[in-house]
Amino acid sequence: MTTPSVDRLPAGPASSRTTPPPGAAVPEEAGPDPRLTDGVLAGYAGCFGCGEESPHGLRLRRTGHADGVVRAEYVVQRAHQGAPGLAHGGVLATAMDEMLGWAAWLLGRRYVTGRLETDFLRPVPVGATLHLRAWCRGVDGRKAYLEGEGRVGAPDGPPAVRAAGLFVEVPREHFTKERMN
Ligand SMILES: CCCCCCCCCCCCCCCC(=O)SCCNC(=O)CCNC(=O)[C@H](O)C(C)(C)COP(=O)(O)OP(=O)(O)OC[C@H]1O[C@@H](n2cnc3c(N)ncnc32)[C@H](O)[C@@H]1OP(=O)(O)O
Repeated sequence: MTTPSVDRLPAGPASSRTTPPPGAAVPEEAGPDPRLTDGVLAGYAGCFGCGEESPHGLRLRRTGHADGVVRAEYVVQRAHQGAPGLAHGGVLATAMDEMLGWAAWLLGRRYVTGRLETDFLRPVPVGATLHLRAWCRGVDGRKAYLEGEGRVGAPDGPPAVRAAGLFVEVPREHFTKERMN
């Protein structure tokens, strides 16, 4: 069991559905296992969150992971606006979905988002860099409980977004079926 050595946020967005039950352990980080990603999902260029071939995608750039925490940067583009000059909330939620997903897959199993909860704490301007991080709070059977945050301008900048999510482990066929449809 690992305990990520990061400062935890005093209060997160987690509801009862995204809070691990008592006793849910955080497994050792084991992945991503290349046998699970098939070389297709890992670094998938068409991914809206991180792919380089997604024209208006977020293009999240991973900056590393250690002690169970995955980190990335995201520069808000004009195509991501909601109000003039400000990031759309759904785009910020997408960034958090991607981050929590990465943290889940680092556990060495295949996961999809079942539930995503987001707090929007301050507006994020176009051109700003959001410094993102995510970690696992516990695993209970097929269910993994993740949390994350995004800070404006610097890793210790003001928090702009927080998220909690429940991810569900799925078999390989989940993605094969999706690609063939
Ligand atoms: C450095 C790192 C490199 C990494 C390199 C790897 C590359 C890869 C990275 C990918 C990063 C992607 C980041 C984006 C991730 C997406 O955005 S994934 C796309 C969005 N999500 C989806 O499309 C999922 C759609 N939903 C489904 O397919 C199905 O509903 C699910 C989620 C698989 C669950 O269906 P199921 O398999 O039939 O399971 P089911 O029995 O319904 O539920 C299982 C358990 O979960 C619970 N559950 C299910 N849904 C919910 C819910 N919404 N709320 C609460 N509980 C729920 C159930 O209650 C049940 O609990 P128990 O009864 O076991 O206690």
